[in-house]
Amino acid sequence: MTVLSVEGLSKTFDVHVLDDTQVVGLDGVSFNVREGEFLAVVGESGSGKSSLLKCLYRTYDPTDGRVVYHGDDEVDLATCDDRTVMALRGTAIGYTSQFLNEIPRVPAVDVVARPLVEQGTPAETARGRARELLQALSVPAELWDAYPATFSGGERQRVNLAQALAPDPDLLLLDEPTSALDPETRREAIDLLETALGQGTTVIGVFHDTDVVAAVADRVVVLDEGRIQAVLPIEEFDGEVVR
Ligand SMILES: Nc1ncnc2c1ncn2[C@@H]1O[C@H](COP(=O)(O)OP(=O)(O)OP(=O)(O)O)[C@@H](O)[C@H]1O
Repeated sequence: MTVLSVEGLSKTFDVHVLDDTQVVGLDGVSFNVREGEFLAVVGESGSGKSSLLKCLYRTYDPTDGRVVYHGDDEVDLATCDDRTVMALRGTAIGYTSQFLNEIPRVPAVDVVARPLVEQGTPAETARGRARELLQALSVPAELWDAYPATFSGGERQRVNLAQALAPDPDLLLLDEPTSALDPETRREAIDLLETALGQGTTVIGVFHDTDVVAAVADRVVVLDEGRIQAVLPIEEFDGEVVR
């Protein structure tokens, strides 16, 4: 079953500081994603990987094209109203970048539990799930009740990934979520992603590391200057365009 159909997606930026010069982020990008599939997005720096994920999550308003999400109802994420976008975020569609969104004076366990609590899960149940994820990503237990503001880059990234996984979204958009992790914790992150995939989560992810792409991806979308250069099964991907 197709979860997401991306059709002719384009994003042009008006850069005011450059006398309103137009910068092309994406140009006519089309692909489909199947339920339970892991699609990796690769390409050189500036090829449009982050812009693509931000358009799919509607952090950016696409300039043109359709992003049809086949959930309970069919929704065009490129044009639907903000209320529909907000309703889909969390339970249906999750997003995480490589940087943790700081929430001042909120302990790590509550940062991870927050999306669940916002959906109505009782706080203690949500914290239980948060602790499981923090444990699985080897965040030291003594940090669970501390504030992430003082954490290392890798610790923060693990809190970030745990937060994205906590609500078990149907579609997970990941923008370099493992860039600061050492090989061991990266392996743990891959294990958690594989568990999520096994439970039917669909993932679209940008990864810096070829080993992560090779370990988890089913197919690879190769972007070049905002356009799709190729969509390949993982067996045919040689890893060369991962920056
Ligand atoms: N908010 C923005 N305003 C103006 N231009 C932007 C904006 N976001 C992205 N761009 C431009 O769009 C193009 C694609 O950028 P994008 O960040 O999507 O690339 P990327 O493949 O994710 O790069 P990297 O691997 O370096 O993170 C670049 O030319 C970039 O300068």
